[in-house]
Amino acid sequence: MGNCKRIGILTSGGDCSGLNAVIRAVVHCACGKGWEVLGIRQATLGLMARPEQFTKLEVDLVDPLLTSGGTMLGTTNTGDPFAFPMPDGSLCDRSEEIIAGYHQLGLDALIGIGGDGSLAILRRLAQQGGINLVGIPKTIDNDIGITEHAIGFDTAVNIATEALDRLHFTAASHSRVMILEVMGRDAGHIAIAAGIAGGADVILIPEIPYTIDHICNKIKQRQEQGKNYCLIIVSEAVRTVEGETVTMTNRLGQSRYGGIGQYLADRISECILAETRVTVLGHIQRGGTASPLDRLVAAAFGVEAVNLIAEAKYDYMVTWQNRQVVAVPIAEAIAQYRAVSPEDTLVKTARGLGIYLGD
Ligand SMILES: Nc1ncnc2c1ncn2[C@@H]1O[C@H](COP(=O)(O)OP(=O)(O)OP(=O)(O)O)[C@@H](O)[C@H]1O
Ligand SMILES: O=P(O)(O)OC[C@H]1O[C@](O)(CO)[C@@H](O)[C@@H]1O
Ligand SMILES: [Mg+2]
Repeated sequence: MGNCKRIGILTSGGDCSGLNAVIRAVVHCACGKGWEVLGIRQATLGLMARPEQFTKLEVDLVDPLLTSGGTMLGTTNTGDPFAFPMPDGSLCDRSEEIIAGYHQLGLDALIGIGGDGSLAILRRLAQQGGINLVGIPKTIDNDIGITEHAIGFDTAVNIATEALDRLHFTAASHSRVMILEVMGRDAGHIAIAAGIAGGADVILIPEIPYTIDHICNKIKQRQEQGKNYCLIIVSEAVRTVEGETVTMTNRLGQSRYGGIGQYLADRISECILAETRVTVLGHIQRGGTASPLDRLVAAAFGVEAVNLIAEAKYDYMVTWQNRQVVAVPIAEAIAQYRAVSPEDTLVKTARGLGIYLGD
């Protein structure tokens, strides 16, 4: 068609590795069609600001960013535009300002790169204000059910696996129980994937309950086999045995998961004579160069998103299914939350390997 000349692109939600690779792919493909690409700053905040905050993106500008971490456009995962926190403490619906920003920039379409939360917000804005939206999934949590790959997950798993590889040697040297706490919000995908790949002895995920006794039995079993150390990987949303989530709230009132690793260390030490140490991997999982797989998926998603706009196919998200990039309605995409299923191949794999994965 080629009648669409000016598109916007933004990144939203938590950052992750591979975002710049998607931006680069979009710019290459769109500029190849003779289109103009505006990079919107700080997710929807760039459209809310006056003047609107954006950068004109050219191939020469984005080319060097293929291997850089973060997002060159900035992002946010706070401040819902429909209940936006104002300086006086009130909440204000600022959706119309964002929609007006889109139209004032003369955009023909908007590519939103985000997780489930961002895509839900962007779709609501699009429906309300006539925004021609195309979505690209990214999230280290891998919780968007409809796609086999979301940008950022593979890199996060690589980093968590490398952390286990490194902990392995120091654990063995000191005869310690090493606990690695990883991210993932309410889904255990990072923990189970990295746990298997990195040879963990215990993998704890929020989807499967566990007992301290069974963890200690595993440690003892290893000791009886002459193995003086144990590697445990735990997902941040795992609950205490009493069923409580472990969270931390900062001075801005933001609550995040964190601390289950130390909780486990304390409980294990009460039951068994073993030295424990805790490593919280944190935002390292979201930083740095994207893995080749994440870059590959980023390239394929970026190109397909531009092609959808060329076909005027809006309100769709690109997904990876059965070795193909497939467009699905965004509404359908965000409706399918994916936690780790008890039937998951990786659950069976972990159990087959003798890893303690809960009960
Ligand atoms: N434009 C936005 N403004 C404010 N908050 C947003 C915006 N977009 C998303 N959020 C919030 O950010 C959070 C996460 O968004 P999303 O699910 O898209 O990202 P993610 O990759 O899963 O990473 P994370 O959850 O850490 O941000 C959600 O709580 C969502 O409501
Ligand atoms: O960057 P923040 O605001 O600390 O958010 C951390 C959360 O974001 C994620 O990294 C991605 O959704 C989660 O795994 C984690 O719980
Ligand atoms: Mg999310």
